[in-house]
Amino acid sequence: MFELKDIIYKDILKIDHLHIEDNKVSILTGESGSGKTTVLKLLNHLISPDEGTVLYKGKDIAALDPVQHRRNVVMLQQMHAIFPGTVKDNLTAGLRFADQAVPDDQLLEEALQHVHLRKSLDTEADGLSGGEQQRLALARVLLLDAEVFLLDEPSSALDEETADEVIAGFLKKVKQKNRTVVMVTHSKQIAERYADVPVHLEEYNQKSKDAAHER
Ligand SMILES: Nc1ncnc2c1ncn2[C@@H]1O[C@H](COP(=O)(O)OP(=O)(O)OP(=O)(O)O)[C@@H](O)[C@H]1O
Repeated sequence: MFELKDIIYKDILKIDHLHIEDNKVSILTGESGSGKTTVLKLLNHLISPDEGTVLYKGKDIAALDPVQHRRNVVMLQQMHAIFPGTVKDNLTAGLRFADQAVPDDQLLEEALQHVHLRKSLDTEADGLSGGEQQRLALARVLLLDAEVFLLDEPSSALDEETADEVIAGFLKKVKQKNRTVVMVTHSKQIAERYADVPVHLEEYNQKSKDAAHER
């Protein structure tokens, strides 16, 4: 799905080659500061490498329309945004940005069930806890008709048991549609249980190898 070739990005990444497979769940792990978020940003074309190429389905993403690319490749950032308004407003915000039709309430409620968020659509979103807001942001992404989901620590605000349920529910839905997931997590349990392809970034990133040598 993605191919990173001869990448250099600032003093952060030096990756000779990294292949992200399609229709698989790749889980990126590595020490804090090893460059995981930076890799997701490259895949989403939020940043461009100083050197090297990022290919998406064989095409250089530098040549693709960034807006269209971000509709195909959706990213849930670590600091996910919650919009003013209700749970429903938040669920439909992503669809409106992506120019996609808003489904009926039943489908919106199903998305909430997939991420184990037991709240009604008319609940005010700013009254939700941090962990509930994180699940709401995940449900919002799940509703999008994307080819790839890039998730940056999507369960960081959840306890271990809830994180497991939520990630399992999200991935079940995504796998039914044969989509590709690239997820960053600090949870060993999530990485071990759900990675089709574990990607330990330090094995690919020459910069973090250099940093480890210096310590
Ligand atoms: N735009 C930037 N300019 C300069 N340095 C940056 C920039 N973005 C990130 N960094 C630095 O690059 C390194 C890698 O950051 P990144 O966020 O990719 O790491 P990470 O592996 O996702 O970390 P964490 O697990 O803590 O979220 C860090 O040392 C960070 O401070």
